[in-house]
Amino acid sequence: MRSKAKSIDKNGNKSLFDAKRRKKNEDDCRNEWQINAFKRLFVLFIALFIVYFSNKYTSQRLIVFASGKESIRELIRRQRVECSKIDYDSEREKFGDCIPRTCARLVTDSIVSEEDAKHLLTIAKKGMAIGGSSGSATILDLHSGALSYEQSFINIYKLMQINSNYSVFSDLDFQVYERVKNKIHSTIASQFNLNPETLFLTHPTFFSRLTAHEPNTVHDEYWHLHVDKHTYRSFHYTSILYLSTYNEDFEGGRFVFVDQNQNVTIEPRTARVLAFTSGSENTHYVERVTKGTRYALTVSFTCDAQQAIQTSLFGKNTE
Ligand SMILES: O=C(O)CCC(=O)C(=O)O
Ligand SMILES: [Fe+2]
Repeated sequence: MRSKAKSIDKNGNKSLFDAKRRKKNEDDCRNEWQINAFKRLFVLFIALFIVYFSNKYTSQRLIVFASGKESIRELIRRQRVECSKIDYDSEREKFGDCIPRTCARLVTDSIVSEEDAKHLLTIAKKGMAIGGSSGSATILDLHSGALSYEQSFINIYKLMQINSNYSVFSDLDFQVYERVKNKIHSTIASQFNLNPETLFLTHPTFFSRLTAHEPNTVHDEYWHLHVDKHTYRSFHYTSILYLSTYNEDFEGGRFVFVDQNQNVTIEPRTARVLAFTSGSENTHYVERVTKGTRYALTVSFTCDAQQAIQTSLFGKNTE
């Protein structure tokens, strides 16, 4: 009887010991699981923190300065920017008050009529029908007559001289260009407080046709970030007249000013004029077109009389 009680006691002690050990194991497991869950949560939190702040500080804020859907009601929408410190200084002595002191971007839907813009589009189309790039960008320079042709350029005015079948431009075509150019010229002169007589049309002045095709040459790569004053040495004031509309005629292809903390986009719209001072305060690029065809006309101005071009010579330059 006594030995039986002893054995029960012994077994009872053993099972108590097992139960304690099991409980301790369970507690250890639970603790380990909690620690692991906490570690995972911590890592996830750090990852989210990094993603949030890197987005906040590295990605540019995007401001739509002029949407393609709206017709701008005010005569001119204007954004002032601080002029580049280095781009203009050496020129002030030479060209005086024509060199910008206040720099800005202007957008207007009111100075060029839709009718004139549509007429200019027909000029671009019939000129480009004579040639055209095999890649993503075709240009037709109204001053020099240069026209993209497959992977290089031809002179459309030379062709016109040789063969009258190529004489596709009428006097009216050049008159419409002249009228539109004069309107942009006087708008830029008054907006930047310039004596209009010190501001001249300069080269190149060209139609562009941009598509989603793959590029074949560097001339096709229209989407690079650039400063017009560095690309086209004579430019002081750039203007672009749009001949087609974003999200109607094409997708992608917005004009983007890249500022320190933000990008400012202009969505093209038929008859919309974008004008800006050509220095590095207005560094920009054009987004790649992803669908459709985008047409525009670049009309730019210089303070340098030696870089002036005469519209009366358009159609005659056969060099
Ligand atoms: O077509 C545009 O919107 C701008 C083109 C441009 O930046 C350029 O030709 O320098
Ligand atoms: Fe440009």
